[in-house]
This record gives sequence, C-alpha cells and structure tokens, in this order.
Amino acid sequence: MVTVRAFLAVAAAKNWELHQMDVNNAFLHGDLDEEVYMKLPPGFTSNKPGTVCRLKKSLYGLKQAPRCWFAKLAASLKKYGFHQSYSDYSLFTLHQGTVQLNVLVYVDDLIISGNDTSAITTFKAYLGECFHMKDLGFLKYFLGIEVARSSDGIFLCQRKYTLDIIAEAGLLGAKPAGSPIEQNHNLALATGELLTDPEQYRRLIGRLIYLSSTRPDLAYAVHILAQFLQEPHEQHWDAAMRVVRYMKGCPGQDVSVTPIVAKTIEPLIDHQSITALESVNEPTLSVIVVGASGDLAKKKIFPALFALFYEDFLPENFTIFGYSRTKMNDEELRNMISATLTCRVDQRGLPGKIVLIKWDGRLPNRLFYLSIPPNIFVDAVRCASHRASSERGWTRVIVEKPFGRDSGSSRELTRSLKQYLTEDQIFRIDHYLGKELKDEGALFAMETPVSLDAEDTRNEKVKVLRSMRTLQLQDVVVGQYKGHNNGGKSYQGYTDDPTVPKNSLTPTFAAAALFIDNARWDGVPFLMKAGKALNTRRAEIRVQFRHVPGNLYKRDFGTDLDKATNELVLRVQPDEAIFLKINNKVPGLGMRLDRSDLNLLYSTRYRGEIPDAYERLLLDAMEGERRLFIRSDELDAAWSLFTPVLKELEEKKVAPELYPYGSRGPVGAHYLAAKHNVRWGDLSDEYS
Ligand SMILES: NC(=O)C1=CN([C@@H]2O[C@H](COP(=O)(O)OP(=O)(O)OC[C@H]3O[C@@H](n4cnc5c(N)ncnc54)[C@H](OP(=O)(O)O)[C@@H]3O)[C@@H](O)[C@H]2O)C=CC1
Ligand SMILES: O=C1O[C@H](COP(=O)(O)O)[C@@H](O)[C@H](O)[C@H]1O
Repeated sequence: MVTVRAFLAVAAAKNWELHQMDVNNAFLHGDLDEEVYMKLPPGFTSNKPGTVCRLKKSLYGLKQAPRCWFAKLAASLKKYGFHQSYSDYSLFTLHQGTVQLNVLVYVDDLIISGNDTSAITTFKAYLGECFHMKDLGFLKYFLGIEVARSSDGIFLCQRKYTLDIIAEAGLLGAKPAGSPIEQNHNLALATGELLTDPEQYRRLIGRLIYLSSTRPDLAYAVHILAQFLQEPHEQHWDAAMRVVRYMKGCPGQDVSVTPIVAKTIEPLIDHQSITALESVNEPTLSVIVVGASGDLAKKKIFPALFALFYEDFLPENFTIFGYSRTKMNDEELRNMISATLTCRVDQRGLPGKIVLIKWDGRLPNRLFYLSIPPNIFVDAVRCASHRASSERGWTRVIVEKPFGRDSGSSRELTRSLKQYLTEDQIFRIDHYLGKELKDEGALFAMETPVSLDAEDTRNEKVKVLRSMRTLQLQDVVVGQYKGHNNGGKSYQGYTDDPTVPKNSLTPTFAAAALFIDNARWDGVPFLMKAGKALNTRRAEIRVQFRHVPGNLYKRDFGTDLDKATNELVLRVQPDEAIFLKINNKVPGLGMRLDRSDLNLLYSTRYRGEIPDAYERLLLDAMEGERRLFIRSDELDAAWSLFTPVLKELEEKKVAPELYPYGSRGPVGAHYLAAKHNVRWGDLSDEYS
C-alpha cells in the first residue's frame, strides 16, 4: 500500500494522468523454462497408456504461473526502457529525455502515469502488441479501492469493501456506533470466554487492517484489536463488531492523497527523478515537518533544512514532507519558504527553482518534526508510529518544547509518547541547548563526563539537576510587563492584549536563585533570569569572581572592587563571544585601576557564519547524536525542581511584579541578586 499511495501522491503532486490496463488471461502469457508434464486434460485420449503432455506455456493452476507471467511482463517493460525498483519490484519507472512514465503492477492490473499523454498512448500500444490487453481508461478502481480525481486531488475510498464487511458481519440493519472504539476500553484485560472460532475474528481483523489503509479513523481501534489475534475473547469480538457498526454510519469515507504532497517541498536537487532516486540502493532520509504552515516551521525549521542542504550536510537521497491543516498550493508553499531562507543561502544563490519533493515510497529512515501544539503531540506520534514509521530503517521524532507544564503533565506526556516510541527515538528539542557556547556553559556546572558520548554527558547533567536544592518561593521573583511610552512611542502591556484576561497573573519574567548541593558548588548561588519585553534580547552565562577577603586596593586607593568584580562571560547571543572582564592597573607611574575586556568575539576571530541552533540539532537528530537533546529523566529532574514553587505561586495567587516594557525587569530581581551578593550582567557597561 505504501507504494500505491506514493505512486498516487506523485501523480497528484505533478498533476499527471493516471491510466489503468488489465491483461486478459495473464497467466497464459508466461514462458515456461522448466520441464513440466501434466495428465491429459479431459476430452483427450491416447492409445499409449501413461501418456502425458509436456507444457510449453504456463497455465492457470500451475504453481509457477504467477512468476512466469511477472517475469515476462518485467522483461517487456525493461525492453521498453523501464527501470525496476529495487525496493518494490512491482514499480517500474522510465526516464527518457523529458518523458517520465511510472507503472505499478498488481498481478494482471497495471496503473500507468506520466508527464506526457502521447507517451502514455504509445506505451499502451506497445503493451497491446506484447500481450492481450484491455485499456480501462482513467484509473477508477485498483485493489478494491475506488479512486476519484478532482481539481483538489485524488481521493481513495473503499465503500464497496466496507459494505461487504458489514454484510458479512450481518450488521447491514444494525444501528451505527458513534465511534470505532470505546473510550477507556479495557480490552487488554479481557476475561470473558475465549472465542470458539478464532479464525472468524482473524479474518475480520485482516479485512479491517486492509480497510484502514484508506480509513485512518479506524487505525487506532484496528491496531488495538489486532493485538488479540492469538487468543481472542468475546469482548474482542464485541469490540470488532462495534468497529463494523461504526463503519455502517460512514461507509463511503474517503481519504485524500493530495495533502501529503501538496504541502511538501520538492527535492532541492530537482533534476533527480524517481528513476534516479530508485536506482541508488543507499540509505535515504525523509524529514517530515508536522505543522509546516506554522511560525516555527517558517522561521526556523525550513531555513535550517535549506542551510544544511546548501552546506552539503544532507544525504544524497533525501525527501522533505510538510503536513498542515491550512490548504496551500505548491506555489504558496514555495513562496513561504523562500521568504524566510537564511542569508547563507543568499551567498550561494537560490536554486533555479524550489519545487515539490518526491516521495519514492521506500525511504528507510524517517525523522518526524512535531512543530505543532502540544495537545496533538500524542495523536501525531500515534499516527506516525502506526501508519508511517519506517519498516527497515530508523524512525525518530523531534518533539518541540513545551514538555508539559509541571512534573505530572510532563510525566504523562513522556508516558504517552513511550506507548509508541522508545526513549532512543524521542529527541526533545530546546534549541537554546544547540546554540554555540551554550554547550560550553553547561560544562561549568557539571562534573567532567566520562566521555562526550551522549549518555555520559546526560548522566552528568541529571546529577547536577538532582543535586539542586528545591527552589523556595523567597528565591523567586516573577514579573509581568506593563505598557510604557518611550520616545513618543507607546508599547502595550501584557494584559493590553485583547486575548489576555485583564486580571491575568501569568508571569512574563522570572528570576531565581538556585543552589547545587554538592562539594564543588557548596554555597555558590546560581542566578537565572529570563523574560519577555526586556531592554535587550540576550542569552549569556556570566561567572563572577568574588573578591578576596581584605581588599588592599580599597584600603590604600579607595577602589571598590565589589562594584567591578572580575567576570568570565560566555555570550550565547547576539554576537557570540567569550570575554574576561578584569580589573587591571592603568600603566604609568601612578596607581589607578581600570576595567578591561579580554575579548574573543567570534565574528572577528572566525570567518563564516555561525550555524543556527536548529541546523546543528537537526543534523544531530539525523545522525542519531542525542547529547544536546533532553532525556526523560533529565526532564523529570528539571520539573521536580520547579514544580513545587510553581504550584505555590499558583495556589497563593502571587501577583507578578509589574515592570515597564523595554526595561531591565522588575526591581525585585535586583534585590534578589543583591541578597546573594551577585550583580546582574545587564547592569554592566557593555549594556549601556
Ligand atoms: N514559534 C516558535 O518560535 C517556537 C514554537 N515552539 C513550539 O512549537 C510548536 C509550534 O509552534 P508555532 O509554529 O509557533 O505554532 P503555529 O500556531 O504557528 O503553528 C502550528 C502548526 O500546527 C498546525 N496545527 C495546529 N493545530 C492542529 C491540529 N489540531 N491538527 C493538525 N495541525 C494542527 C498548524 O496548522 P495550520 O496553521 O495549518 O492550522 C500549524 O502548521 C508549539 O508547540 C510551540 O509551543 C517552541 C519554540 C519556539
Ligand atoms: O523558544 C523560543 O524560541 C524563539 C526563537 O528564539 P531565538 O532567540 O533563537 O530567535 C523565541 O522567540 C521564543 O521566545 C522562545 O520561546
């Protein structure tokens, strides 16, 4: 079915015609290489007892017949110039000059599509010369699936098959069920009688499995029921009957093939045809962006994928798919993507055209990117796992933050994901962890890992998180930005947004003092803050060195080093840099201190653009490198730290402290820093 859908998807995307042909008496066409003898057929007699016939051609009923026929057909197609797919022998592709034709064979049924109507006609005539063929015109029915075409795409429906199943179950007159399976069903714990005739159950489920290829609405129920084929109980039979009663309510439900393709971007290497892709017997990669019309996909994911392509980091055979609810034609999708490509692409020039990527139907490695709201993560993963996971290669899923809103919801999300995926398949992404220098920053707090291997590094991260003292309310400041006028311009506050309730207590800023209770960091405060609508958009790690006791300079020269501590700064963004701010003596005969920077500004020291964090993380996920992705125990440890204080804030309805839009945040954050003898970095001179 994968090949059938892929075949139709390509035709839909390219707007190619689809034709169907049928071979009369197909098995009689096969050439027989072996010596096969048969008893004389009824009506033939011989004087010699024991006389048999030697078969020169294949016959129906002969076990070699299907193979002989297919060999003959394949040879004729190859003679015409077709290439037989290595992944699915029933698929043949031809690429001659500008003409492209694809043929899919199921025993004696052939579907044909291509970009040139007259080439299709010529090819049909050729088939007619080779075999006794029936031209059925445009494709309408294949493998029991009704195919309809409109300007919106191709629609597949198994209405007749559905009605046959309902009739066979004797439920044509039954009342339809509203859903295929009961919510909170208990089928795994069924204790009722075992079915006396499990075969009947197996046959029904087998038919439902085939039906679910065009009925995704049945997929979940059928997947559950298929788990009990070995020993079905009466409850399982009843549940299967409910599926059939559900089908009764919507026997003609169809599925559209178009959305799969209409929202895909085409291979950047657009000269590669299916033939070329198919002829390479190498691993291939599909990146499936779920939520392709959204902000994140537009701003980050597609630009990162293009940048990787331009830097030659993507494998030779790759495909990018996009799924979304919004209807978008290819042109609109191309325009959307082109508008947000990163500057590196500009440097090398855009490809001649950005066209639709092809689905070659045999792609072994699949990387799903969930760029969708969290409430549909599990549905998307279930669907990906049941219907689209790779059979031969790996399947990985990148999950975007947020990962829950507290320990409970995060654990529930992990539990649900793990119903369909192993931990190794889940790549929880927080792109800030992929930013240049953020990694170096992480190394500060943790002990040296045994190696840079993902698990060794993540083990150390978990240790740090688990050594952290649970956060107390008195060590937290939350804030919310309010409206502000500056330079004749007015900026709206958070609650001025018409979608936000006027009395909202949602923080848009948080600062916290954290402590790691281990030997290395005993007594050292870690101050963190983050917020929206601040005076600057920065991400950095600052290590402030405490002055030594007994400040000789202050005593002798009045210089207060507390106001200008030495600092090591790792600036993650913007303008990546590592710099050391040190107090030094001004050269000369006098004794005057000055504050200087030893500055390693990356843009000056290193040529070339620094890749976006999404590029690095996407590449890591493709390569199976998990070090910068969040493991479930790491996530759990992080939530355990913050959940109690979040709960307290909510229960006590703590009002966030207001701060003006574009300011340095609430004043309370400065008191918090002062309490722990720390100065926020944004008070330093490089911010002025
Ligand atoms: N934007 C950002 O910078 C960041 C976003 N994130 C997270 O990434 C995810 C996506 O964010 P963002 O792109 O901003 O969100 P958008 O709202 O811009 O896009 C969401 C995407 O999901 C699709 N979608 C929404 N609901 C459904 C549904 N019920 N069924 C199928 N598809 C659906 C939308 O399709 P359509 O629009 O066609 O309806 C759209 O393609 C969110 O979880 C967000 O929290 C995380 C970090 C940063
Ligand atoms: O996760 C997020 O990412 C976006 C983009 O961040 P950038 O600093 O890499 O551009 C950010 O705008 C958003 O606030 C944050 O939640």
